[in-house]
This record gives sequence, structure tokens and C-alpha cells, in this order.
Amino acid sequence: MDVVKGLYEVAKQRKETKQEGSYTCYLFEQGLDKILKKCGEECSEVIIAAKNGNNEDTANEICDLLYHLIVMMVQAGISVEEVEGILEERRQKIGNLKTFHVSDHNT
Ligand SMILES: N=c1c2ncn([C@@H]3O[C@H](COP(=O)(O)OP(=O)(O)OP(=O)(O)O)[C@@H](O)[C@H]3O)c2ncn1[C@@H]1O[C@H](COP(=O)(O)O)[C@@H](O)[C@H]1O
Repeated sequence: MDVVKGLYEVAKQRKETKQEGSYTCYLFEQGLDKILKKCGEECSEVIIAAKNGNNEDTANEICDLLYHLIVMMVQAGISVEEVEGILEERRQKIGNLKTFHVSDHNT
């Protein structure tokens, strides 16, 4: 989470203070639609890389996706602590597999 927090802080600073040549500033200038479009695009690239079985490419695409998700979180005002809290709550819970009955599926 430290790397994520560090990246989040940089993105927050970019939103507050314009910086020449900053891709993050460019995203904030373009707005939410552009940021969300990039999240979708990067998500598709993760899927294709994973399908192709190249772990190095997949890891790189995951980093692109994480970065764009962090920019989206800053834009929306969702803190890293908020996400961390939910993950921590879920970590306490085990046996999450929902039981499946054929009769449930047919209704
Ligand atoms: N982690 C990243 C990061 N990951 C990906 N990218 C950029 O995301 C872009 C995605 O590439 P694409 O080809 O999909 O997009 P594009 O064609 O360049 O642009 P558009 O499609 O959005 O118009 C590239 O320009 C990457 O450089 C990132 N840009 C910035 N960061 C972090 O943000 C920090 C601040 O960066 P700046 O805001 O540029 O100073 C950096 O130090 C990094 O830590």
C-alpha cells in the first residue's frame, strides 16, 4: 500500500498544482470522462495481456490500470484509507464462497 499511497499523493498534488508536461495534470484537465475511458482501456489491455500469457506485459498493464484507478480515486475524492479499510474488513472474513443450488439457478 505504500507505493499506492505515494502515487496517490503525487496525483493529488498534480490536481492541486499544474505542472508543465505532466500527464496526470493532462488527465485532470480532460476530466472524469477521459479518466474513466483510460481506466476501461487499461483494463482491456490487462485482460488481453493475461490472455496472451505474457506475465511481464500483464504486470506492466496492471501498473497502467492501477495508476489510472488512482487518478480516478483522486478525482472522485475516494481515499486510499477508505479502500484499505474495506480490504481489511474483507480480510477478516474467510469462506466467502456462496453455496450454489441448481434450483436457485433455475428461478
Ligand atoms: N504511474 C504513472 C503512469 N503510468 C502510466 N502513465 C502514462 O499513461 C499514459 C498511457 O499511455 P497511452 O498510450 O494509453 O496514452 P497516451 O496515448 O499517451 O494518451 P491518451 O490516450 O490518454 O491521450 C502514458 O503517457 C504513460 O506515461 C503514467 N503517468 C504517470 N505515472 C506516475 O505519475 C507520476 C507523475 O507523472 P506526471 O504527471 O507525468 O508528472 C509519475 O512519476 C509516475 O509515478
